[in-house]
Amino acid sequence: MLESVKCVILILSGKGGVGKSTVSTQLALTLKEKGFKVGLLDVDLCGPSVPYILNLETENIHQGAEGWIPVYLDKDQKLGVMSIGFLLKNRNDAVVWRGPKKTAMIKQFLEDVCWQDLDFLVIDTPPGTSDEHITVMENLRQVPQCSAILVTTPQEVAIEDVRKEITFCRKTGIPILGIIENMSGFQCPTCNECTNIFSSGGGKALADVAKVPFLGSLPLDPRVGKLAGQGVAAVKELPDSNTSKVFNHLVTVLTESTQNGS
Ligand SMILES: Nc1ncnc2c1ncn2[C@@H]1O[C@H](COP(=O)(O)OP(=O)(O)OP(=O)(O)O)[C@@H](O)[C@H]1O
Ligand code: SF4
Repeated sequence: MLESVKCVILILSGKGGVGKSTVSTQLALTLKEKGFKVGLLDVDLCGPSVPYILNLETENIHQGAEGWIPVYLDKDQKLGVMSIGFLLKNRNDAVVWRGPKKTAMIKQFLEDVCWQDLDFLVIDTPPGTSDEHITVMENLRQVPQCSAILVTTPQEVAIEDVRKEITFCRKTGIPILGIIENMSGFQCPTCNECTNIFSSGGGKALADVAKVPFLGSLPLDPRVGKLAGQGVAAVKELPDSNTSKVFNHLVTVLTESTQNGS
């Protein structure tokens, strides 16, 4: 039930595998760490990876009197998670549905989950712009605030795809909070040194051209995925990492934008 949600953040990417689910889960964990009440909704029906990233694969969702009860990461129920992955018996069970069935499932996800007064609902979407995205957008009208974060990698092809996402957001009227460049270099777990293996700076260049804010560069950092599997935010355990700097900045931007009502 979206009436009880103050702000929705859509995580979008033009291409698969650029780290959308990693950003979604890390953002949800960071917001929880900062004291907010958070929901994480995975509407990537064909590749739901949130339960896997958060090590919740054996969990089940339950039908309560008022709708589906999300899986809570913590006993204080500060972070609730909902994903089609909880409904599949096996992670490799592909969901091969036609448009109308997908649309119905997403509508149900948006309307029938008991979120209970959330400060933020982070929605991990499938790559590209599909029926799923349109359904999500159509159902967000009742939410007071909504914005999108675009995830890309430094490579040119991924950036080209993000342009399409920018057009989609502008056509549907959803404010773009900014662009995150993921897999931008490698942060060594031993010495914390960050090395640019490939090119970098493409996300910033695109943000400048498209006139949207650049939110930062996330390096490849194997420690971050491991911590997420334990339900721990990078900002808590790795405060000096580049990942933490980006997510701290992101939370500042988000809180400012919600205070300004934009
Ligand atoms: N910054 C990072 N540091 C280390 N590993 C990362 C990082 N970002 C992503 N990965 C890894 O890359 C893989 C793809 O990431 P992720 O699942 O988040 O991408 P996605 O865009 O959501 O993919 P899909 O389109 O399949 O849903 C995962 O194995 C993830 O652990
Ligand atoms: S960055 Fe430094 S500590 Fe890390 S692998 Fe390279 S040399 Fe070793």
